[in-house]
Amino acid sequence: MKDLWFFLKLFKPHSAWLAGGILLALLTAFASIALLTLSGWFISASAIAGLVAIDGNTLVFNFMLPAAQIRALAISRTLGRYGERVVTHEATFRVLAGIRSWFFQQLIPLVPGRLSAMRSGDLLSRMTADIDALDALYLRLLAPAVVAAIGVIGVTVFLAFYAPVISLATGLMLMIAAVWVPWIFNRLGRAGAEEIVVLAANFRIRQLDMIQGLADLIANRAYGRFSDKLGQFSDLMINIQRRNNRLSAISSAFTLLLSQLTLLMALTLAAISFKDGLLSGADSALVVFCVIAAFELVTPLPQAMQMLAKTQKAARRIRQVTEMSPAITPSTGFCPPLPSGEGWGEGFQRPLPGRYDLQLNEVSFRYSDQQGRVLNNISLAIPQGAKVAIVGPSGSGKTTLLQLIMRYYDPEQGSVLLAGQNIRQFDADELMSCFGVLSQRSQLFAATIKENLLLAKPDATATELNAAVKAAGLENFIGYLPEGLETWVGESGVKVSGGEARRIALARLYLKNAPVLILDEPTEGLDGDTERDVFTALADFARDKTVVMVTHREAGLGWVDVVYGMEHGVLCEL
Ligand SMILES: Nc1ncnc2c1ncn2[C@@H]1O[C@H](COP(=O)(O)OP(=O)(O)OP(=O)(O)O)[C@@H](O)[C@H]1O
Repeated sequence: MKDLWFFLKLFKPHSAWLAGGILLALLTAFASIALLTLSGWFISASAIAGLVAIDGNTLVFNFMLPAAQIRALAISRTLGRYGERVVTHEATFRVLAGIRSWFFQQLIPLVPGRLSAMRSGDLLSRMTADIDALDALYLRLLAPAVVAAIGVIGVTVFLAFYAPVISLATGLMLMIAAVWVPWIFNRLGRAGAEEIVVLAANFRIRQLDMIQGLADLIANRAYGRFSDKLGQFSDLMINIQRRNNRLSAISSAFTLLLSQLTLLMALTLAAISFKDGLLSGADSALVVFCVIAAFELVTPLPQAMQMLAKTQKAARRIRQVTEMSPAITPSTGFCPPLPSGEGWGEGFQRPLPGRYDLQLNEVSFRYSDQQGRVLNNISLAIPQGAKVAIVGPSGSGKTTLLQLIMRYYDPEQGSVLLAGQNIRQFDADELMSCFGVLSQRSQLFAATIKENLLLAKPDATATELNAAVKAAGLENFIGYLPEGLETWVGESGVKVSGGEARRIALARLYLKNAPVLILDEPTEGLDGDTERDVFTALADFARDKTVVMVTHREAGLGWVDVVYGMEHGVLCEL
């Protein structure tokens, strides 16, 4: 419940819409019950008046007023139902939109250190299906529960004016249907409802894996085996869903049984009251019809409570992500006062120094307590403008070192300095403005070439764009494309070759024009000619910049000042 309370607090900014929806649902429920009750009374009273007239007696019976009231209630019910749907859905969309932007805000400090450890399908599932599942919290749980609670009290009080015994018995049965039955079915359905959330998320992860790796699956003739497994998974989900649906059907049947028993009881008690002269004939019908209509209030509750477990599980899964602690501790900004007397103190961050000498002091790092050290006591000085290459076997910790320089993670021991100041003192986002990154997997987005370039500098002019394109050696390629820079690169850049994608990333690096270049195997996967071109372009571009490059390629070592070797997280100059 703690998780649901948490999300209910996020509903607060939309409370006017939410309250409006509940009010309309209440009015509709009231109109619906009143319509059936009044109609029952009206038909019976008219019949009785007719019988009295047949007997030759005179009776004054006003048909006009109840007929008009019935019309008014019927119109109110229809309009109320329409309004309720519009307002409750608007409220839900607003709440979900609010939760989505809150969720994105929570993700920002987790990128990239923490989120890189999560599977993208899992994260996607939490962002979409789990947040969507929260719509039930208001639509299927909160609103019907409030309407049922107020409605049951209202009906019981109303009935008490006509027949206190029937009112008491009906109130009791309604309470059983509104509280006890949903509670029982919540207990019975909890495991299945939770299971289906987890299975559906895993199913999505596997589907995404399959789509992304389709070419490899076909090449390894593993597609059939993979899709069979997915089929088995789907069968498992269908079985659990079938069990859940069966439980839903039983809960509906149970509520129906209760309503019929209550009706039988109300009929019997009304007949006795009529015989004893405590109720008129028409009022007996009124009471019985009111009892029939009242069960509409509680019918959705057992299924809603069965859904509660699903909603709770989804809420927990969302919070598991947002409760992750960031990989880096937020900058405290603590800084002793400067000799001039000026100081920042707690809560402030130092402005970037304007110089770009990098230094690592006895840096050690591990990804988690369960893992061994990936970097061991590394000390390295890279003066502004120096070009450094790091070589070493796979898994020796080269990429990790680059990530520590950019503060994706904080070292376990030691410190990383920029112009002599610990990088923890700078705002992490501002710090990133110092770095231009080119890696073996620079991401291209499903957008045009131009949009991919503008990512680095949204306000770049056409001249700047053309200069970057030219410097990255993309001029000919773009010249041949009918749509030029407006060409769509497809999802993850599938419509361009590896070399072209790397050049687009290179042009992005030019546009950002950061003072420190972090290059992580920038030519991996490229042919010899392209590799030479990329290195030549990089050497030219990086002339006055600080460069830290990881590479396996001999060709990349010609333009750097120092080459270091890395083995088992230990660095030595070669
Ligand atoms: N996010 C992570 N969580 C846990 N362990 C990780 C993570 N990233 C890397 N590692 C581990 O840290 C070690 C160093 O990885 P790193 O990527 O730094 O090596 P590398 O030298 O760059 O390798 P390569 O040349 O293959 O890219 C490896 O054993 C790797 O499995």
